[in-house]
Amino acid sequence: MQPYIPPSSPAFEKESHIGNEPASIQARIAGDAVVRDYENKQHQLSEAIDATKHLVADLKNFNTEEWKIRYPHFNQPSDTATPGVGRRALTFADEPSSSTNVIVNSVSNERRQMKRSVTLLDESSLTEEPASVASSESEDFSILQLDLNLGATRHAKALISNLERSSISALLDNRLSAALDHLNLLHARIHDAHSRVLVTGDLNAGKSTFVNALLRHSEVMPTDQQPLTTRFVEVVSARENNDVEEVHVLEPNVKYDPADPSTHTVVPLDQLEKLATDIDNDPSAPPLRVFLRENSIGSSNPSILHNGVVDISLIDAPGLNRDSIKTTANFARQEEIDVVVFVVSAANHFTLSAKEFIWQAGHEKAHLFIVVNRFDQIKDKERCRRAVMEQIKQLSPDTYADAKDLAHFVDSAKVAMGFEDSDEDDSADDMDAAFSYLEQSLRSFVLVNRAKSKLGPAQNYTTHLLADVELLASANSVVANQERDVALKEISRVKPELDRMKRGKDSLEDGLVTEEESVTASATTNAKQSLRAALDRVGRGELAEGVPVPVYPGLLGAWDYAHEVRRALLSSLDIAVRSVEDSSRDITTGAVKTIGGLGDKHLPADVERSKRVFNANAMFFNHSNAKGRRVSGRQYVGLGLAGNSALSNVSVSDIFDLQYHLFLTDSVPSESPKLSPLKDLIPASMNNEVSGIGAASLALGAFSMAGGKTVALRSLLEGIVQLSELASNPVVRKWAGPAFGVIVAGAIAYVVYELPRTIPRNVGRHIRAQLLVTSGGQEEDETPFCEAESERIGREVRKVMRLAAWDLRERFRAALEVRNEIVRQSEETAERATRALEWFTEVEQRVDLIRGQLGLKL
Ligand SMILES: Nc1nc2c(ncn2[C@@H]2O[C@H](COP(=O)(O)OP(=O)(O)OP(=O)(O)O)[C@@H](O)[C@H]2O)c(=O)[nH]1
Repeated sequence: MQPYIPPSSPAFEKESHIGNEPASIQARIAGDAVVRDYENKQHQLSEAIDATKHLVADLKNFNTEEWKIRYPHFNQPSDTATPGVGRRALTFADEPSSSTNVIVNSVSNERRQMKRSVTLLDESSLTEEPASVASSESEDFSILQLDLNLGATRHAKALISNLERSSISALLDNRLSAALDHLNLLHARIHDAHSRVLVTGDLNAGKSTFVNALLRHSEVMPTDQQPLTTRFVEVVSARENNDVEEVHVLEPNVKYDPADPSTHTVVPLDQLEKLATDIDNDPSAPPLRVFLRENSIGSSNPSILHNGVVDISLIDAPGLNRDSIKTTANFARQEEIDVVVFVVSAANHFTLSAKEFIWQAGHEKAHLFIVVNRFDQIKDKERCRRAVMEQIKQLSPDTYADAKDLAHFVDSAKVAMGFEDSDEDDSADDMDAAFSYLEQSLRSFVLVNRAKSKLGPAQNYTTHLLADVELLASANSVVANQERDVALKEISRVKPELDRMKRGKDSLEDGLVTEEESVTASATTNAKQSLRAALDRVGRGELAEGVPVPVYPGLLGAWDYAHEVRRALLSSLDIAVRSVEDSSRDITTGAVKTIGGLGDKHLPADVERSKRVFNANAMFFNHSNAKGRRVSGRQYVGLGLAGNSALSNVSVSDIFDLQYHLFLTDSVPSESPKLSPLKDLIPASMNNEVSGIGAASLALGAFSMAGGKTVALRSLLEGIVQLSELASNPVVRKWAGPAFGVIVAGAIAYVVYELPRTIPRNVGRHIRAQLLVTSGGQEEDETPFCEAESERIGREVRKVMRLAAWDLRERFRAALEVRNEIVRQSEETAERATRALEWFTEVEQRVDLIRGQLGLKL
């Protein structure tokens, strides 16, 4: 701080204003310290702003690329039984319905910087009050507050609630961009080397003279005994105008640019007096801008226009009167005005206008720099000083409190006049000590004020922004933590199940294939064996149980009888087929259950099982051929052999099988198909009507029967040959005729008598023989009946098995896929949440670090 020079100090009292080296040197040293201090703070703040910019930019990137940052609201917990200090219900704008109980911790340090954090509420420690303070301030965002600006801002929270997570994140992105822009602005502002000092005061108080004294010029600003200045005049260093001294007359409502002549009119410096004192001037017009060279100033004691850190411009204002108070107060309120210097005449003290101005301007600029001028004209200086100080105490307590630096009693005219004839080298030495002290104090005050006016807002904004970033990071850490926990829990729930399914996949596949193959093979084999046995029974003329035995109507009905027998035998085969189908159904039903068991073994418990109910009755059901064949509730397709015209047609050989007896010695049906290719043995013509050959066959057949049960025709013919040989014998020839007649008659009688028994055997044999080479279907098919049927049954069983297996496979595949996806997504979420958590923790650390840099006392 500047050294305090007590009012009684000789330096102050000294009438001579020329040089008091110790005081001016001390003031200068103090001023240098302020400059250094300012530079340090500026540097530190600049670094903190830079670091904050990086942090916000990183946060912005993180929000768009990695993690949609969520916007928290902190509400009073609904369960108010144990509210606890800082206990809040944390909800998020995009998901207002779900809330988490948290503790909002908020701790202010000695620099009144608030550190905020959000932690999950540990229900077990509810009895212990957390050592935190939760005010509404600690839960509210100041910079990153989302404002939808949809008119009714009071309801902004409700409106935000309806937005999607991505919309919130986009809104936040906008806020972060705006914050970055503002940080850039603040950064530029704290490095802005310009500072404006407004010199105002009563009419004729000596403002222009004081400005001249500061400028080390005797007559830059026009002075006179009477009120003179009618327009604001801003004096800046000519270095800002290529070292050219001139006046720029600014145009109202045009953005001034010194390099652009269209924005102002250039007037020579010697015209300044005329311009500044023109009584027609509009006091609200922009200030005249005067560029002044510092050629008359020694480098050892530069004017206030340039003091190494900031370039100060001095603004001489018109004297205050009723009309100009408002204009000047408005001018003083401008953000660019760092310091208001109020010049008061020592003789007049504070006039009403002065008091009114100070009241108005005092609100904006708490500290006023007060110059009591024309102090030389006061005889009783101490009395004057006391009176003025008393007034200052009333008008500006802040200034009074710091009066040693902010209230100065000087003689500006003498200082200003001192430059008139002096040469450069002596000017500094000739400075009045009090004025010199004033000057140093003013410099320091400008810097101190700049620290407040320029560094302060930057510090304040950055501090609040950091607190917001910290709150966001902390609330999002809670989310990330929860998301990670949920994801990890989900992984630990689903992963073992997934692994088990993966391990069991091959075994399930093997099981399904094996089951399908074995069941199909078993049904096929079973069918083949059963049908073969049934066919053999039919071959022997045996009917199946339950098939009524046709009644033999007598010789005349032999043909119909053969037909009935054929139908009965074919029905027996049909029954056999049905029985085989039934057993295949049973086998298949068992196998479908086995597949269900495989499902239970391999599918996770929560996977829905097949709702298909296996209906065994639907097997072997042919829609195109299903009309009206219903047996005991089942739709039988079977073969319908009895209705098959190719099989049910009776032939002569069904009654008298001449060929069979001609070529076979054994009436037992042979297994060998080559011996009984029926179609080779029976001429086509015999299939329909009884022809001549048919009649002959019938006779021969009858004859063959007469010779014994199983006498072959060949033996008979051989016998006939022997008989013809015997015929050469006259005795034989005599008896041959009657004997032959007897034999034939006997044979015929026998054959007729045996017909009810021989017809079933003949028919059965023929059916068997036919079905050993064809399938018995309507269309001619070379596949033997048993093979064709067992294959058909096998196919049907396989079809059912495939369907059941497909269903299970699909369920298994879908369940596996779902679990794979859950695990993949959960792993992704866990990884993302972990990264976010680390990132948010890092943000909190970075905020702490920057906060340290920001903790400046300005
Ligand atoms: N003795 C003495 N005279 C001074 C002092 N300061 C200013 N004067 C004289 O007072 C008169 C008015 O000074 P100005 O500087 O014109 O006053 P002002 O406040 O700028 O006047 P307006 O801008 O017209 O209101 C001039 O004649 C100055 O010489 C001072 O400290 N001591």
